[in-house]
Amino acid sequence: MTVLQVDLIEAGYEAGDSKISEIRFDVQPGELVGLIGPNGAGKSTTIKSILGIMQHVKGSIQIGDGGGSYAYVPEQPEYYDTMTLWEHLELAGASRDLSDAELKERAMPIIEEFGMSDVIHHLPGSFSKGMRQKMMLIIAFLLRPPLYIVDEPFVGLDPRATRIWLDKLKNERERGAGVLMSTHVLDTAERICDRFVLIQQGAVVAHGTLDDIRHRAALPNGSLMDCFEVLT
Ligand SMILES: Nc1ncnc2c1ncn2[C@@H]1O[C@H](COP(=O)(O)OP(=O)(O)OP(=O)(O)O)[C@@H](O)[C@H]1O
Repeated sequence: MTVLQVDLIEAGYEAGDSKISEIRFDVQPGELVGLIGPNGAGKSTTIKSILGIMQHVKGSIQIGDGGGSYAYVPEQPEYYDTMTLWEHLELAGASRDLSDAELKERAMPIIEEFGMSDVIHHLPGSFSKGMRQKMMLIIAFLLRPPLYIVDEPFVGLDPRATRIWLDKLKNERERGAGVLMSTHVLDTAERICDRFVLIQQGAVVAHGTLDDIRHRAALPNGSLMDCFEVLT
């Protein structure tokens, strides 16, 4: 079963002014697909279209078998000012009908791993940017969804948090979850993604494995960065 099927004909912020066109790709169970492109290429617009929050979208998005759920990790953490970290997790757990026991059993090890045990009853307003980002990741992992959509994950996280994040993501992929990740950090993307969707000016310029992209760029041994430069 495909976890995400994207068939966007066009999408934009105003009627008649499309910012992306003909963006088509899929994510299979266990796969990590990188959505790559320069500033303004249309990565966020593509993600917003997938999330169903763009106003003007032509095309179709299929998540899982139709009723599929996902966890979205935004680039800018989104949270409630008056709720503690633990209250956020309670809310997320309630949205998936987790019992208190299940919530504790799932959440505690993740909180521990991300080094957030000491601030579990603190408000996110008192957190650093990276800590807020960790809170978003903890919520996502708590849900164990079939699909993760992660927007630019590498900017705020320190090396240790990045490693924990990648390890946990690997476990989730082994469980069968698919991941769509947008990023500018090409050397990390090159190491971890199974496939890439390279976009520029709202359109796909190359799509496939690193070898496919190298072939397209005519750089048989090129890095993703080299290929990216040639293709964009
Ligand atoms: N809220 C908005 N209203 C109108 N146009 C927008 C809006 N957000 C983005 N755009 C335009 O849509 C196009 C694609 O932008 P998008 O934010 O999808 O790029 P991106 O690839 O995510 O870039 P970045 O790497 O800088 O985050 C750009 O031309 C941008 O100016």
